[in-house]
Amino acid sequence: MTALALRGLVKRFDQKIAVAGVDLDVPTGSFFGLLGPNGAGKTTTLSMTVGLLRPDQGTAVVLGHDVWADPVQAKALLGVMPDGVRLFDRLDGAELLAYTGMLRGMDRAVVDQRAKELLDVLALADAGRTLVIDYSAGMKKKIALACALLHAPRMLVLDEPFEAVDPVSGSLIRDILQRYVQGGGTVIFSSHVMEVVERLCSHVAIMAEGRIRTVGTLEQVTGGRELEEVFVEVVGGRTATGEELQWL
Ligand SMILES: Nc1ncnc2c1ncn2[C@@H]1O[C@H](COP(=O)(O)OP(=O)(O)OP(=O)(O)O)[C@@H](O)[C@H]1O
Repeated sequence: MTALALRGLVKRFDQKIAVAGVDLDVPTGSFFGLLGPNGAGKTTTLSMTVGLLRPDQGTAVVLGHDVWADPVQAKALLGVMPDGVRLFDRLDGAELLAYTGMLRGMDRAVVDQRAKELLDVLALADAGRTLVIDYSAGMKKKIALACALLHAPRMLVLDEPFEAVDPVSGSLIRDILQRYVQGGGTVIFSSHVMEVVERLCSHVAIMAEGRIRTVGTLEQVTGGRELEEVFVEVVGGRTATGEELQWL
């Protein structure tokens, strides 16, 4: 069964075509890595997938629910960590989780219990009453992940979850996500970190210039080669040698 089906997604910003017709099937229970160079259209695609950015054309269907035609049902199934982590950041961690739980219509006692566990597991309990706006970049990622997990969604959509997190937090997040997938959840995330994608993902897609260039299981895409090698080949590689900046 397909957890997420994207069909013909298109997004233009003035003259710029950011996403030029994306079709993608994310199987239920897969750990799916979305790769691509800067500006490839990953964030734009994921934003349309979760109902944050309206597509010019195309559809996104989460576990049978169209994100734009049936947003309440679809969003109840989704946990989202958006790009740039837009949070209500004048709250401390526990308050933000309590607020997120209220927005999700959750029982207060359940929220309190889960919030405590999430803050402990993600090593945010020590931050105490510190407002989220005063968190470090990595701490913001972690509290955003906690918010995405709070209602135990069936599918997680994460934009660069490993960016700015330290190695200890990174391995913690990997473990949490791996356990989530083992328990039947589905994850799609964008990343620039090839080692993480190689280690975690069952499936990968490589985007460039608004299109999916290659997609499949990790084995299908790499054919036993290094993912980085395949990535450079698929997206066209580098043209500058680094020797151009003679004045430097
Ligand atoms: N709000 C916007 N207004 C205008 N152009 C935009 C907007 N958002 C994205 N773009 C453009 O769309 C293209 C795709 O951007 P997007 O952020 O989706 O790429 P990305 O693959 O997530 O890149 P990165 O890896 O750098 O995060 C880029 O050319 C970008 O400049």
